Order: sequence, then structure tokens, then C-alpha cells
Amino acid sequence: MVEMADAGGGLYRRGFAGDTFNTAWYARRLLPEEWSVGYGSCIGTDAVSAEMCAFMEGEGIDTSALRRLEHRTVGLYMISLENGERSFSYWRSQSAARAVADDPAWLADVLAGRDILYFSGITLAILTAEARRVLCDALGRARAGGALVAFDTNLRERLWETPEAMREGLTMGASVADVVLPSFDEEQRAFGDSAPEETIARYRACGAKIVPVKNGGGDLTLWDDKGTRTLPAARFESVVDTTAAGDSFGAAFLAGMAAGRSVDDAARGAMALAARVIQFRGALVPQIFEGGET
Ligand SMILES: O=C(O)C(=O)C[C@H](O)[C@H](O)CO
Repeated sequence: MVEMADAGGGLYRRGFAGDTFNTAWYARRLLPEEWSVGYGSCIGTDAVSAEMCAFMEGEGIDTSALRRLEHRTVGLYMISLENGERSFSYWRSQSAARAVADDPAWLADVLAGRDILYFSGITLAILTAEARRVLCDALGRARAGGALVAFDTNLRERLWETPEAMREGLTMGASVADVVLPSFDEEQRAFGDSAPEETIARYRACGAKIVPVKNGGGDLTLWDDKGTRTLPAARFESVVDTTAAGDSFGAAFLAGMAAGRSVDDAARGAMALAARVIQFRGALVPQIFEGGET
């Protein structure tokens, strides 16, 4: 999506972002060059779609899985900040990305042969109930074919048609995922969970193998075949903008796992990156990498 980030004094800075794209962008920065990071979605044939595609390519992201649709364009969102906590306004009802599951043959083709596939609750929320099923079925087949599938539940209540549809959609997404990346405050709102262990139990019952439950700036509750443990939160002094905290967490977690780090180490790296990202405005923070920090 086009991102309009508050630059102060009534000005907005135009960027390109969106939860799954943010994760791809951070993964690209974290992974060795010889690894490919691609982004699959639909864009329009207009100028802003071309600019977005050029931006992705300039950032080293493979865009061969971007499908171009005539008479559509990309979505737009604006970030408003209050004490560092962000809220979003969206213009996306006709966005090209909503058509991502409209062509099952194309979908199967772009999912084939990938090592890791990543999608989110927002990916599902913008689709029709039927398209959600088509996408999840395709991801389930890719998983059966050997891909590791990761799902960030990333809750955006406003994007779902009803709370029931949201719960069903999240459960469907988790049912085709090996790694589920939920945030406890969101799970509390959506499912009424009283503790991270309840969140873990639900996604475990869906078939997940690894579930790190994020908890804002608090400790992480992590579950995998070694059991449940709590990892202390990364320390940070201030929060400027929480946008992309979860997205960068997901990128560092999956990049850590892909690089062969232990699940605990990958989770620590993920918390450390998210704690840096929230010190800056906007979703993508190149400054973090400019000094060689990760
Ligand atoms: O909320 C969305 O749909 C977005 O993708 C905008 C932001 O980039 C995203 O929420 C950050 O996680």
C-alpha cells in the first residue's frame, strides 16, 4: 500500500508499506544476499503501482509474483499517532490486492517451490469468505509439498465483515500454518483469552508447531515441541511509533529460523529488532541497518 506517515506540522511523507510487505522488507535486510525474498500480490497498471513495484525492486525484493490488473490500483493508508500508539485510516476498498486469490492457477504457480511462505490476518481480512478458502487451500497444498508456512494473525477488526468471520478466518489461517505469530492483546479482544497459554492452546489445536505470543512491550510466551517458556522483553526507552513492530518481529523470527538459529535465539533477535523499529516513525526503518546494527 501507499503509506502516508505523519511527518509533523500537518505534513505526511509518502512511502510504500503494508504488513506482509514490511515483513518481506525486513527479511530482505536480514537475510544473506544469495537468499531470495519475493512478494506476491496484485497491483494495478497505473503510475503509482509501477512506482511501488520499482520501489520493491530497488529494495532487492523479487516482484515476479506481482500480478498486474487493469482498472485497479494499490490501497492507501494514513498513520495517526497518539503517544506513539498508531491508528490507521484506510482507502483500500477496491485495492488490487483484494483479487489475490481470484486466479487459483496463478496462485498455485507463485506458491510453488518456496521454502517459507508468509501471510497474515490482514491478507485474509481483505478477501471474500470464498477467496480466503481458496488462498488457505493453496497454502495448505504448498505446506503439504514441503514449504514452511507462517501466519501473523495481525488483527484489524474493521477489515472483517463480522467478529465471527474474523474468528473463523483466523482459525482457518492458523490451520494451514506451522508458525503462528499472534499478539496477546489482539487475541484477548478476538477470542477472550485470559492468558497467552490459552492463545497457544488454541493455535496448537489448529496444528501449529511454533507459537511465539507477543505481548506489546512485555515478555514473550513461546511454545514449540520443547514446551512453553517466557522470554524477557527487549529493553527500550521510548516509543515513537509502533507501526511494523509485529511485522519486523515476524521477519527477524523467520530469518533467524531460516539461518538455523534456535527458536529461542530467533525470538530474542525478533524482540530486539521490533524494539528498534518502534523508535522511528513509519513502517520501514532503513536507519537501523545503516550503522550495521540489527
Ligand atoms: O494495517 C494494514 O493493513 C497495514 O498493512 C498497514 C501497516 O503497515 C501495518 O498494519 C503495520 O503492521
